[in-house]
Amino acid sequence: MDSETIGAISNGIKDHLSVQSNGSDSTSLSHRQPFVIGVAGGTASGKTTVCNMIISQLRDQRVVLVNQDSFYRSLNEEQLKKAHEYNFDHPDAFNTELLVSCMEKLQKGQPVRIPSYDFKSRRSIEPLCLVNPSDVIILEGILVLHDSKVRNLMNMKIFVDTDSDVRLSRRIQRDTVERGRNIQNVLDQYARFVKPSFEEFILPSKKFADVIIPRGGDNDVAIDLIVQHIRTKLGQHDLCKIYPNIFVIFSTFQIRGMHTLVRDVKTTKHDFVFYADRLIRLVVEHGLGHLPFTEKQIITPTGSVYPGVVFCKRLCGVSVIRSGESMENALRACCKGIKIGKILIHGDGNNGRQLIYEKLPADISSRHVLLLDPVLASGNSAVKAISLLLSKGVQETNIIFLNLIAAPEGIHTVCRKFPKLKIVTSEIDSSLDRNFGVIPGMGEFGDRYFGTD
Ligand SMILES: Nc1ncnc2c1ncn2[C@@H]1O[C@H](COP(=O)(O)OP(=O)(O)O)[C@@H](O)[C@H]1O
Ligand SMILES: Nc1ccn([C@@H]2O[C@H](COP(=O)(O)O)[C@@H](O)[C@H]2O)c(=O)n1
Ligand SMILES: [Mg+2]
Repeated sequence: MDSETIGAISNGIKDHLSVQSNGSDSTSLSHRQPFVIGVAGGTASGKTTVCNMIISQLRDQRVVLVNQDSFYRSLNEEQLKKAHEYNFDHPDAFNTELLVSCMEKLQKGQPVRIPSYDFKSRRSIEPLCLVNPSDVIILEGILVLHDSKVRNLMNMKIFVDTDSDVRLSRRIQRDTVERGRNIQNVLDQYARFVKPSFEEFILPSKKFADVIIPRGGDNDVAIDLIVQHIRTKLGQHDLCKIYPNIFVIFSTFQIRGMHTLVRDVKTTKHDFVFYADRLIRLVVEHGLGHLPFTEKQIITPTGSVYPGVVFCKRLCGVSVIRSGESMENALRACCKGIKIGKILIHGDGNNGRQLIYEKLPADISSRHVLLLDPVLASGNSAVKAISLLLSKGVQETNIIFLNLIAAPEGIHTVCRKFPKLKIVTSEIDSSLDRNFGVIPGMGEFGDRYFGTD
């Protein structure tokens, strides 16, 4: 965990949002699946309010909200008579198996019928609510971060952190107005069940959150950041659906923080190189994950069998001069003694591209090739470079093209022409400008990296 970087990301927004890494950072996201966000927090912390704000700011049909409340178990006649003795804040109050199975169906792209819960009668009521699959699914509820089976469904976990006194006063107000309770009922239930369960089950689940939102719906800055993050995911989602050969490394606030630094026009050369190198290393590692492997069992010092794998050996790098050379060190650091060829292509914008220079391993046709260029803009240089590799006998399926940012135009151009290669990138940008520069982009990468700007 790079505490300096976390500091850099949250610096200036620390009153609004707390971002933490709990290991889900490095998880690779399959973009054929919906992006699932879990929103937990104590009662009346503002979970529903935050989710509604996110959805209304997205103004996007492709987001659906699933409420954990819908999965409350109905009370039977006996339990109803003693409802004030029932703990609605205990994990057992929910039908978690049903929740998980509904979420799994949604993740597979199937519509589901979800129960409706009536807080007044304390029962599930008809009709079941039809929920259609969507690009983003928000799952909200007091205990959605408690159970590991539920947590494991999520790509992003949020905890809404609101002061307990504020929550109690809002709960009294809400439950007397909307849930048919009187003040005494609310206070008794709060002292007997709500507060102890918050301390035993809900508060400990905060450690699983990737993002903690202090002050709930009052925290516009945090909600804006989350909405931007989801928008990025939705934008990428479309291209990833069209082209199954594009892979975007899982976006986390850690990665967004590095992108913020390398994209910032005010960032010094020293910092640009430092954070670009970190991003490059992530992209290279992710790209290597797409290489074939062979299985190999080994014995550990404890005498146990470990069912392992062996790295692919027949590979090489090819950098597109000059920016691509910035990626060579990361590749060398990951693959000891790797051969790296070079290609120099001339031509700007949408003009034709000319091959000026090439020096490639003689046996390149029998190797997997990691093609290195940090920015995929119009895709014209990439097409020229890939065509050269193919003319040397490299199999299209054996090419993995690695970049830091990719414009949709470049992705369309490369993926249409070469549907069998893979592109691995860390972010997909919005567009190209009139001069074929990537927007928002990061400027002229080579000049910023090598200090010639
Ligand atoms: N920032 C806020 N300021 C004032 N009232 C709020 C705020 N956020 C939520 N509320 C109110 O507090 C109550 C609980 O909020 P809600 O979003 O339903 O919380 P949760 O879903 O976490 O239980 C609701 O009546 C809501 O209108
Ligand atoms: N029949 C029920 C069911 C639940 N509760 C309370 O609802 C709270 C969860 O909903 P929030 O919107 O506040 O997150 C939970 O604390 C339960 O105590 C209830 O009172 N009656
Ligand atoms: Mg709620």
